Amino acid sequence: MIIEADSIELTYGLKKVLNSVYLRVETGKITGLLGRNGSGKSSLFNVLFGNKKAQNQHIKVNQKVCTKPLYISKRIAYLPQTQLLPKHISIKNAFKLYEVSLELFTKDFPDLKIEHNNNVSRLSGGERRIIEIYLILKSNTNFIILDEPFNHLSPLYVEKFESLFNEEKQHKAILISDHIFRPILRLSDTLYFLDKGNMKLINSENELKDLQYF
Ligand SMILES: Nc1ncnc2c1ncn2[C@@H]1O[C@H](COP(=O)(O)OP(=O)(O)OP(=O)(O)O)[C@@H](O)[C@H]1O
Repeated sequence: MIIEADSIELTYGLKKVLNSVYLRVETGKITGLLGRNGSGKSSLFNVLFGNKKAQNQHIKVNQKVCTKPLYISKRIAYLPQTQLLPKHISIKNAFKLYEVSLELFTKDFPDLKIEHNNNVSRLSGGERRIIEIYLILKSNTNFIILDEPFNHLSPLYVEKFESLFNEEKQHKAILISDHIFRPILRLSDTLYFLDKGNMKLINSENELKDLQYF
Protein backbone atom coordinates (compact mmCIF):
# COMPACT_ATOMS: atom_id res chain seq x y z
CA MET A 1 0.00 0.00 0.00
CA ILE A 2 1.30 3.44 -0.92
CA ILE A 3 -0.31 6.56 0.49
CA GLU A 4 0.70 9.87 -1.02
CA ALA A 5 -0.41 13.28 0.13
CA ASP A 6 0.42 16.07 -2.25
CA SER A 7 0.00 19.85 -2.41
CA ILE A 8 -1.59 20.02 1.02
CA GLU A 9 -2.40 23.64 1.85
CA LEU A 10 -3.89 24.34 5.24
CA THR A 11 -4.70 27.74 6.65
CA TYR A 12 -6.32 28.65 9.97
CA GLY A 13 -7.68 32.17 9.52
CA LEU A 14 -4.69 34.11 8.24
CA LYS A 15 -2.19 31.59 9.49
CA LYS A 16 -0.74 29.22 6.89
CA VAL A 17 0.20 25.97 8.62
CA LEU A 18 0.87 23.65 5.67
CA ASN A 19 2.35 24.96 2.47
CA SER A 20 2.23 22.63 -0.52
CA VAL A 21 3.15 19.66 1.64
CA TYR A 22 4.09 16.31 0.12
CA LEU A 23 4.35 13.06 2.07
CA ARG A 24 4.64 9.42 1.07
CA VAL A 25 4.00 6.45 3.36
CA GLU A 26 4.22 2.83 2.28
CA THR A 27 3.97 -0.73 3.51
CA GLY A 28 7.28 -2.08 4.71
CA LYS A 29 8.51 1.31 5.82
CA ILE A 30 8.19 3.49 8.88
CA THR A 31 7.83 7.14 8.02
CA GLY A 32 8.81 9.58 10.75
CA LEU A 33 7.60 13.15 11.00
CA LEU A 34 9.42 15.64 13.21
CA GLY A 35 8.84 19.31 13.78
CA ARG A 36 8.79 21.91 16.51
CA ASN A 37 5.70 22.56 18.62
CA GLY A 38 2.94 24.07 16.53
CA SER A 39 4.58 23.19 13.22
CA GLY A 40 1.46 21.42 11.93
CA LYS A 41 2.16 17.70 12.43
CA SER A 42 -1.19 16.87 14.08
CA SER A 43 -3.01 19.03 11.54
CA LEU A 44 -1.42 17.03 8.73
CA PHE A 45 -2.34 13.74 10.42
CA ASN A 46 -5.93 14.92 10.73
CA VAL A 47 -6.03 15.86 7.05
CA LEU A 48 -4.69 12.41 6.13
CA PHE A 49 -7.10 10.56 8.40
CA GLY A 50 -10.01 12.66 7.16
CA ASN A 51 -10.87 14.55 10.36
CA LYS A 52 -9.92 17.84 8.77
CA LYS A 53 -10.33 19.16 5.25
CA ALA A 54 -7.49 21.28 3.95
CA GLN A 55 -8.10 24.16 1.53
CA ASN A 56 -6.17 22.15 -1.01
CA GLN A 57 -5.38 18.45 -0.80
CA HIS A 58 -4.60 15.51 -3.05
CA ILE A 59 -4.50 12.15 -1.35
CA LYS A 60 -3.79 9.00 -3.32
CA VAL A 61 -3.86 5.38 -2.21
CA ASN A 62 -2.02 3.05 -4.57
CA GLN A 63 -2.00 5.87 -7.14
CA LYS A 64 -5.79 6.21 -7.02
CA VAL A 65 -7.13 9.61 -5.97
CA CYS A 66 -9.22 9.43 -2.77
CA THR A 67 -12.01 11.92 -2.47
CA LYS A 68 -13.58 10.34 0.62
CA PRO A 69 -11.93 10.52 4.06
CA LEU A 70 -9.52 7.63 4.53
CA TYR A 71 -11.14 6.58 7.83
CA ILE A 72 -14.21 5.43 5.89
CA SER A 73 -12.16 2.63 4.32
CA LYS A 74 -11.45 1.07 7.75
CA ARG A 75 -7.94 0.32 6.48
CA ILE A 76 -6.53 3.11 8.61
CA ALA A 77 -6.14 3.52 12.37
CA TYR A 78 -5.08 6.71 14.11
CA LEU A 79 -3.66 7.21 17.57
CA PRO A 80 -4.25 10.86 18.43
CA GLN A 81 -2.01 12.85 20.73
CA THR A 82 -4.84 12.90 23.24
CA GLN A 83 -6.50 9.92 24.95
CA LEU A 84 -7.89 7.33 22.54
CA LEU A 85 -9.94 5.11 24.84
CA PRO A 86 -13.02 6.24 26.73
CA LYS A 87 -12.53 6.19 30.51
CA HIS A 88 -15.37 3.82 31.29
CA ILE A 89 -14.60 0.96 28.96
CA SER A 90 -13.03 -2.12 30.57
CA ILE A 91 -9.62 -3.23 29.35
CA LYS A 92 -11.11 -6.54 28.23
CA ASN A 93 -13.77 -4.76 26.16
CA ALA A 94 -11.27 -2.34 24.65
CA PHE A 95 -9.35 -5.32 23.22
CA LYS A 96 -12.63 -6.81 21.98
CA LEU A 97 -13.59 -3.52 20.34
CA TYR A 98 -10.32 -3.36 18.41
CA GLU A 99 -10.33 -7.14 17.77
CA VAL A 100 -6.85 -7.45 19.25
CA SER A 101 -5.72 -10.44 21.31
CA LEU A 102 -5.43 -9.68 25.02
CA GLU A 103 -3.57 -12.95 25.43
CA LEU A 104 -0.85 -11.86 22.99
CA PHE A 105 -0.65 -8.48 24.70
CA THR A 106 -0.04 -10.22 28.05
CA LYS A 107 2.75 -12.24 26.42
CA ASP A 108 4.32 -9.12 24.90
CA PHE A 109 4.12 -7.20 28.18
CA PRO A 110 4.45 -9.84 30.93
CA ASP A 111 5.60 -7.26 33.52
CA LEU A 112 2.44 -5.21 33.28
CA LYS A 113 0.14 -6.45 35.97
CA ILE A 114 -3.20 -5.18 34.79
CA GLU A 115 -6.61 -6.36 35.96
CA HIS A 116 -8.46 -6.98 32.71
CA ASN A 117 -11.91 -6.30 34.16
CA ASN A 118 -10.91 -2.85 35.38
CA ASN A 119 -11.92 0.27 33.53
CA VAL A 120 -9.38 2.32 31.60
CA SER A 121 -9.82 5.10 34.20
CA ARG A 122 -7.95 2.91 36.72
CA LEU A 123 -4.79 2.72 34.62
CA SER A 124 -1.77 4.98 35.02
CA GLY A 125 -1.11 7.38 32.12
CA GLY A 126 1.72 5.17 30.84
CA GLU A 127 -0.25 1.91 31.19
CA ARG A 128 -3.12 3.45 29.25
CA ARG A 129 -0.79 4.69 26.52
CA ILE A 130 0.87 1.26 26.19
CA ILE A 131 -2.55 -0.33 25.64
CA GLU A 132 -3.59 2.39 23.19
CA ILE A 133 -0.42 2.05 21.08
CA TYR A 134 -0.78 -1.73 21.10
CA LEU A 135 -4.42 -1.61 19.95
CA ILE A 136 -3.60 0.69 17.05
CA LEU A 137 -0.45 -1.21 16.13
CA LYS A 138 -2.15 -4.60 16.10
CA SER A 139 -5.46 -3.45 14.61
CA ASN A 140 -6.53 -5.14 11.41
CA THR A 141 -5.56 -2.20 9.17
CA ASN A 142 -2.98 -1.44 6.48
CA PHE A 143 -2.07 2.10 7.45
CA ILE A 144 -1.53 3.48 10.95
CA ILE A 145 -0.79 6.99 12.15
CA LEU A 146 0.61 7.57 15.63
CA ASP A 147 0.82 11.06 17.12
CA GLU A 148 3.23 11.24 20.08
CA PRO A 149 2.78 7.61 21.14
CA PHE A 150 5.80 7.60 23.48
CA ASN A 151 4.58 10.36 25.76
CA HIS A 152 4.39 8.86 29.32
CA LEU A 153 6.36 5.73 28.42
CA SER A 154 9.44 4.60 30.33
CA PRO A 155 12.53 3.78 28.18
CA LEU A 156 12.14 -0.01 28.40
CA TYR A 157 8.64 0.13 26.96
CA VAL A 158 9.72 2.51 24.20
CA GLU A 159 12.36 -0.08 23.28
CA LYS A 160 9.79 -2.86 23.33
CA PHE A 161 7.56 -0.89 20.96
CA GLU A 162 10.49 -0.20 18.66
CA SER A 163 10.82 -3.93 18.06
CA LEU A 164 7.03 -4.37 17.71
CA PHE A 165 6.91 -1.52 15.16
CA ASN A 166 9.69 -3.16 13.15
CA GLU A 167 7.75 -6.44 13.11
CA GLU A 168 4.46 -4.81 12.21
CA LYS A 169 5.84 -2.66 9.37
CA GLN A 170 6.26 -5.83 7.30
CA HIS A 171 2.54 -5.64 6.53
CA LYS A 172 1.59 -2.09 7.44
CA ALA A 173 2.42 1.44 6.36
CA ILE A 174 3.37 3.34 9.53
CA LEU A 175 3.47 7.10 10.02
CA ILE A 176 4.74 8.31 13.38
CA SER A 177 5.64 11.53 15.15
CA ASP A 178 7.07 12.17 18.60
CA HIS A 179 9.09 14.79 20.45
CA ILE A 180 11.00 11.88 22.02
CA PHE A 181 12.85 11.92 18.74
CA ARG A 182 15.72 9.45 19.15
CA PRO A 183 13.43 6.42 18.77
CA ILE A 184 11.90 8.12 15.71
CA LEU A 185 15.40 8.54 14.23
CA ARG A 186 16.16 4.86 14.86
CA LEU A 187 12.83 3.62 13.53
CA SER A 188 12.34 5.76 10.45
CA ASP A 189 13.11 4.44 6.99
CA THR A 190 12.00 7.82 5.69
CA LEU A 191 12.14 10.94 7.82
CA TYR A 192 10.42 14.27 7.19
CA PHE A 193 10.77 17.56 9.02
CA LEU A 194 7.98 20.10 9.00
CA ASP A 195 9.28 23.64 9.31
CA LYS A 196 7.31 26.86 8.79
CA GLY A 197 4.73 25.00 6.74
CA ASN A 198 7.30 23.36 4.48
CA MET A 199 8.16 19.68 4.38
CA LYS A 200 11.80 18.64 4.13
CA LEU A 201 13.17 15.17 3.60
CA ILE A 202 15.88 14.46 6.18
CA ASN A 203 18.85 12.20 5.49
CA SER A 204 20.95 12.61 8.61
CA GLU A 205 20.81 13.69 12.23
CA ASN A 206 23.18 16.55 11.38
CA GLU A 207 20.58 18.03 9.05
CA LEU A 208 18.20 18.26 12.01
CA LYS A 209 20.92 19.99 14.03
CA ASP A 210 21.51 22.45 11.19
CA LEU A 211 17.78 23.15 11.19
CA GLN A 212 18.11 23.86 14.94
CA TYR A 213 15.61 21.18 15.85
CA PHE A 214 17.81 20.24 18.82
N1 LIG B 1 -8.53 24.40 15.01
C1 LIG B 1 -7.55 25.30 14.97
N2 LIG B 1 -7.83 26.59 14.79
C2 LIG B 1 -6.85 27.51 14.71
N3 LIG B 1 -5.54 27.22 14.82
C3 LIG B 1 -5.21 25.94 15.02
C4 LIG B 1 -6.19 24.91 15.10
N4 LIG B 1 -5.56 23.73 15.30
C5 LIG B 1 -4.25 24.02 15.34
N5 LIG B 1 -4.03 25.33 15.17
C6 LIG B 1 -2.73 26.01 15.10
O1 LIG B 1 -2.02 25.43 14.02
C7 LIG B 1 -0.65 25.25 14.36
C8 LIG B 1 -0.27 23.80 14.16
O2 LIG B 1 -0.90 23.01 15.16
P1 LIG B 1 -0.66 21.44 15.26
O3 LIG B 1 -1.39 20.95 16.45
O4 LIG B 1 -0.95 20.84 13.96
O5 LIG B 1 0.93 21.41 15.52
P2 LIG B 1 1.88 20.23 16.02
O6 LIG B 1 3.08 20.26 15.15
O7 LIG B 1 1.12 18.95 16.09
O8 LIG B 1 2.25 20.75 17.47
P3 LIG B 1 2.72 19.95 18.81
O9 LIG B 1 3.99 19.26 18.47
O10 LIG B 1 2.92 21.08 19.78
O11 LIG B 1 1.62 19.03 19.19
C9 LIG B 1 -0.49 25.75 15.78
O12 LIG B 1 0.04 27.06 15.74
C10 LIG B 1 -1.89 25.76 16.35
O13 LIG B 1 -2.08 26.78 17.27
